[in-house]
Amino acid sequence: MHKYHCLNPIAAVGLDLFSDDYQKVEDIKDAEAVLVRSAAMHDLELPEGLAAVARAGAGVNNIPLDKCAEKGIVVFNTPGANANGVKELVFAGMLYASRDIVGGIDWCLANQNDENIAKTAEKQKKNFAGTEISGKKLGVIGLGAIGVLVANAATHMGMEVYGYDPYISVSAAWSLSRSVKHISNVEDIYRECDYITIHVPLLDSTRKMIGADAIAMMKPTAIVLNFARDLLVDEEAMVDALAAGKIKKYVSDFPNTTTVGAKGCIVTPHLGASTAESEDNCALMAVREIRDYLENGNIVHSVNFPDCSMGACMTAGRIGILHKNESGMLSHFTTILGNAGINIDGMANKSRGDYAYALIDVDTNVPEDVLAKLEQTDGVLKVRKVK
Ligand SMILES: NC(=O)C1=CN([C@@H]2O[C@H](COP(=O)(O)OP(=O)(O)OC[C@H]3O[C@@H](n4cnc5c(N)ncnc54)[C@H](O)[C@@H]3O)[C@@H](O)[C@H]2O)C=CC1
Ligand SMILES: O=C(O)CCC(=O)C(=O)O
Repeated sequence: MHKYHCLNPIAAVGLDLFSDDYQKVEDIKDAEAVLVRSAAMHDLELPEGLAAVARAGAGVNNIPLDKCAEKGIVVFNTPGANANGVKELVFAGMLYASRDIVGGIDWCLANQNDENIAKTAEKQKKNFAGTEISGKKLGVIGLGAIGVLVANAATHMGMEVYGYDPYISVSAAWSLSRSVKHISNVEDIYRECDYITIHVPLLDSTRKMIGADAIAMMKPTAIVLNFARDLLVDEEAMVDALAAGKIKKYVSDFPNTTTVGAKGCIVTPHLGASTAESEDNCALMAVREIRDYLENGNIVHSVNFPDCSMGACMTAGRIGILHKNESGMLSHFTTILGNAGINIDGMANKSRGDYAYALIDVDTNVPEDVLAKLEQTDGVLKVRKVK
């Protein structure tokens, strides 16, 4: 019986994919797999038996990836599964920032008992007028699952779109509209764009990527949208620039004491992926990843180990070995198995940075003492007997 624990509510359509061989447990200590959305895992004690963590979403800055790797815990995310939900909210953000929709709604509510509200509204509506997004320049920083959707949709809204991503994947590049102008110096976006939207992961290299210098380059009419992570932006500098009228609006999906209530800030409570469709997509993908890993040893969409897949096991046994990406590891494994008289039928070994994964199909059951020898090999993080 495999045991899993949910650190956040996970959509039922995903959890329903777990077969009768799976049991949900209330205590993470008992879990072999954990499903999580935004819950912070950095200070959590990770149980010895934990084999996999699936982030039902894209950002993994809430998970200690290296600590997990060192403990032989494979962390997955669900790339692209919530991208459309975020894309749609980015457009809502652009519209909210361009026209005083919130002010207009608040005015209507405040005047709900006025019998002449229709007539008064016609006089008052000039106070809530705004500008259109068609014909304006949009800069998209980060052209991954979300950035590409935003950029492409914006071209259909009549915007002139600039795209910046020095690390763009081949598949994202294929998906990007030819109308999007390729920008190689992000400063061109800061200087020229009316709307600037950021869609990069939070990493040490991207922290405060939009800093005071970048903000100083922007037009006084610029609108900055942040549906990625608050720490990507120097928000103190942003709030100061807004107060001084140096830029127009900052739309953020990450409430904190710096931005909520500050002049020119429009803040939503991390709603980007909070749609039925995104929650279902993420849950389905996360559960499939966990099942494929626990049942077949396959790693697909990991963020701390390499992807490595050999389909379903058709031989007598299969073992998965999470190990350091160091020379000589494979020869240790083959020697230990060979000395035990175990023939290798098939094998894959993939690496990613400091870590690697070997998946080995064998012609017989691998006994406990052989597994123990593999586990005791220097550089081995965890050995799993899949079958
Ligand atoms: N508000 C919300 O509810 C949600 C927020 N997010 C956030 O959005 C981020 C992006 O999500 P996806 O598009 O799905 O991720 P993704 O991994 O598909 O795309 C990220 C892109 O950023 C690019 N990138 C990395 N460093 C860069 C840099 N220095 N400059 C320019 N581009 C850079 C990468 O090459 C990649 O193409 C997530 O990491 C997460 O933090 C994601 C989903 C929901
Ligand atoms: O699960 C959520 O609502 C958060 C989504 C998110 O921020 C992400 O996928 O990176």
